[in-house]
Amino acid sequence: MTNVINELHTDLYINGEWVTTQDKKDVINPATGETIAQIAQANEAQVEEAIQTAHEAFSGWKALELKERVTYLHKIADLLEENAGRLAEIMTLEQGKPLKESKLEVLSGAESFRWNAEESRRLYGELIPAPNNHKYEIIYEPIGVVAAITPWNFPSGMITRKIAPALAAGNTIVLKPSGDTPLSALAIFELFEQAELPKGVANIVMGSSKEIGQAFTDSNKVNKITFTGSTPIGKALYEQSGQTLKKMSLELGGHAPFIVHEDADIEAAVKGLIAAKFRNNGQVCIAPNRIFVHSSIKDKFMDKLVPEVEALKVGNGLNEESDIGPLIREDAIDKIKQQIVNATDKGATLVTGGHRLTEGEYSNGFFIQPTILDHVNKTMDIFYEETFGPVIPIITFDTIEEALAMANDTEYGLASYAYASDSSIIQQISRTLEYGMVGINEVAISNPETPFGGVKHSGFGRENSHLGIKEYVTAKFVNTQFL
Ligand SMILES: NC(=O)c1ccc[n+]([C@@H]2O[C@H](COP(=O)([O-])OP(=O)(O)OC[C@H]3O[C@@H](n4cnc5c(N)ncnc54)[C@H](O)[C@@H]3O)[C@@H](O)[C@H]2O)c1
Ligand SMILES: N[C@@H](CC=O)C(=O)O
Repeated sequence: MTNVINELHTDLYINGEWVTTQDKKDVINPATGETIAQIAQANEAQVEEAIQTAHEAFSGWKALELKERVTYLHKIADLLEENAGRLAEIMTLEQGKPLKESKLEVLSGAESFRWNAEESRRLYGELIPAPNNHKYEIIYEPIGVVAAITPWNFPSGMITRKIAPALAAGNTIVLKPSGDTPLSALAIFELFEQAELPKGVANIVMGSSKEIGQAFTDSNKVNKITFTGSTPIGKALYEQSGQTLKKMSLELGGHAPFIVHEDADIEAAVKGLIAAKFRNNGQVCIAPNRIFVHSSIKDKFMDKLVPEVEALKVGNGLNEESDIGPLIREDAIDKIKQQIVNATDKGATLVTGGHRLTEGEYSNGFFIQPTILDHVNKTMDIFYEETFGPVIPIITFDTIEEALAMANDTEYGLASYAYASDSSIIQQISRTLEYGMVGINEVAISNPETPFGGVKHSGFGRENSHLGIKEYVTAKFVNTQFL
């Protein structure tokens, strides 16, 4: 175990106390296969206690002077910035991504706290024209206890972008992070403790996902579930929440198209594709997963793309020269290999990569080569299944209508991208794509200021932006008659 992890709390955090348990779960470093920590696993009573605690803390947190809440949130942002190097190392050890990506993610969390602290000052109500002697007003109020469930691919960012707006709006929180990457979450909760956040305002439980999820959805004391993860689990939570009628935000899977039109700036398109596809080794809900290239520019595009992909350095994320780390688990390698074999069996060409790396520095980790598949078509699993790995499937098209129809031919609707120059084509693309987010000649679509979220089976609700905090309030109508 390395020092940054040795020093970490590994217990539950309930009502401002670290609570130990008998039951523990190993956390594995995906670059080395080593066990780097053992984490407390909550029992049913402890999950209930966390919910109860958050419920009891709600009235005090909600009633706090706004400027006091804002001060807490800025303090947390300061602490995230001051500890960014240490938190980045913890993240890379448990998740594998290159250290520079981990650090950016921690810093983006600090931004989330600052952005939402300031947005909480702008949760303006509304006055509606009313009959004489009446006042019609809308007041935005916090919802209550928010239960958050987060995935492993962004072990810090997916947590901060939920907790920051929830707390900013005056709610309290119970978090269940991914069992694969709980250490970044625990490191953040240590900072909450240092910021002297009032007891019970933020609580963390780890343990059986199914049981904790059920406890959250069954509880009448939980008022909202905010979930980021796969589409099947999001749907299960939605169904489970029917009896207690939870407000929900579901940030689910994606299968982003990336269209390169005949008049695209090819160099910019390749640069954008490399950046978006290989960030976190393709384990990103907004990673481009189907690359539609106009037949007239296909050769030029491939001539630029292939050497760029072959130059990427795969390695332990702690090494500065690594561009790409490992995948999260053994089964993630199996899934990618199955997609590659299925595609090549059905006629795709393996242009580069395609194999697991097993020798020397790679021998105990979950490493796979960055891969390009050409001549991909709809008969192949990779056309419809979310990839979550470093594979670029190339599909050619002749008309923009054909590309857009293929791009929309998916149950997902999270992110989409296109490179083109003609303004009427750009307009056609951005209006026709059935996605929550469209990047045109740009892949940076995840910012504190801009709304993030999907349509169709990618879920609903928006994170970040001025809309993000609205997911954590309820609109109360007050009709006052002046007698
Ligand atoms: N739309 C977005 O913003 C976004 C962002 C990141 C990841 N994702 C999606 O997340 C997925 C990858 O993450 P993952 O593998 O951790 O997803 P996952 O759905 O397996 O797990 C997500 C979280 O849900 C928990 N969970 C699992 N089963 C549960 C159950 N029955 N009840 C309650 N909770 C349960 C997990 O422990 C984890 O904390 C991909 O599909 C990816 O696209 C979406
Ligand atoms: N954290 C990612 C989204 C999910 O995988 C981002 O904000 O880009």
